[in-house]
Amino acid sequence: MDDRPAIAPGTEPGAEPAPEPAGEPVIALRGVTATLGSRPVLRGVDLTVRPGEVVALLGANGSGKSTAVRAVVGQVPLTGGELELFGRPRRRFRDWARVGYVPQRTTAAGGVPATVGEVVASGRLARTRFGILRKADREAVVRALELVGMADRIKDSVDALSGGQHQRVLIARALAGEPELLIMDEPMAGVDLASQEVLADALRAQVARGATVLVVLHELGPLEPLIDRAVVLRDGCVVHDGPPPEAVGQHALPGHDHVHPHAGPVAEPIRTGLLT
Ligand SMILES: Nc1ncnc2c1ncn2[C@@H]1O[C@H](COP(=O)(O)OP(=O)(O)OP(=O)(O)O)[C@@H](O)[C@H]1O
Repeated sequence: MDDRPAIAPGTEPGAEPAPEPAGEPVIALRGVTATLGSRPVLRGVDLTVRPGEVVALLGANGSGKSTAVRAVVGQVPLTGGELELFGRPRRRFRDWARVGYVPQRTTAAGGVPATVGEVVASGRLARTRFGILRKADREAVVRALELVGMADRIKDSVDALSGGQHQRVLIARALAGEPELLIMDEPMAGVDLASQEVLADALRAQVARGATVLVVLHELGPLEPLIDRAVVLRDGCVVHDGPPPEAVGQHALPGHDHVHPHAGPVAEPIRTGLLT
């Protein structure tokens, strides 16, 4: 067996390694493991997201997608492996103003009623000094609400919103801090079609300004044109890391649901309920 170290194309032994094409990773997971209860949910996940990339994290229910992004934002402790944010080990990372996070939507309502403006302003706090919102912060809140088409609802109670509008507000909260990295867990789940289009436009604007995005998705849907790369989890392991799966590729992926509309001879790639 040839046990010489592998040499990247274009490098000579002893030469400096070629610089990474797209800069230092914004997110880097290496061999990450995590356990919830007694269940190993992440079982050696490698995942790299580089500046300006839009990466979709896909996989069947229970494959560990939410756990992976919750690990990235510090809500799930690791049992092994390494996790870095902006080149720093996560446990030493403090610069949370650089990160916008949209958690998986829950149906649980309640708590103290807040206005749309208050909820979105809470996403700006990490950018403020001592939590005091200045004019620039208030303008950022309005801008974020404009991006999701909700600026006219700024004074309304969030209790008065539909599910899709509520989700738009949660995304505006993440955008209000003008984060370099946006992490979203199933932002389109349970969202009406009109809101999905608005959210896709909002995300397009973030990508255009150079934001890096990691988005957990059930299926690519309206975000598909924005996705650079897809990482597919199965039982807590990465089983695909590359181009977003298309019709043919889906067959090769575990969890493919085999629900197809009948396609014509020059049909578009089939997007089914991806990997559910
Ligand atoms: N607090 C917990 N204690 C024990 N097991 C948990 C806990 N939270 C989640 N799990 C289990 O961990 C596994 C992975 O869950 P996770 O939510 O990360 O999956 P997912 O890929 O995001 O799925 P979904 O699409 O359903 O959100 C599931 O089997 C889930 O039941």
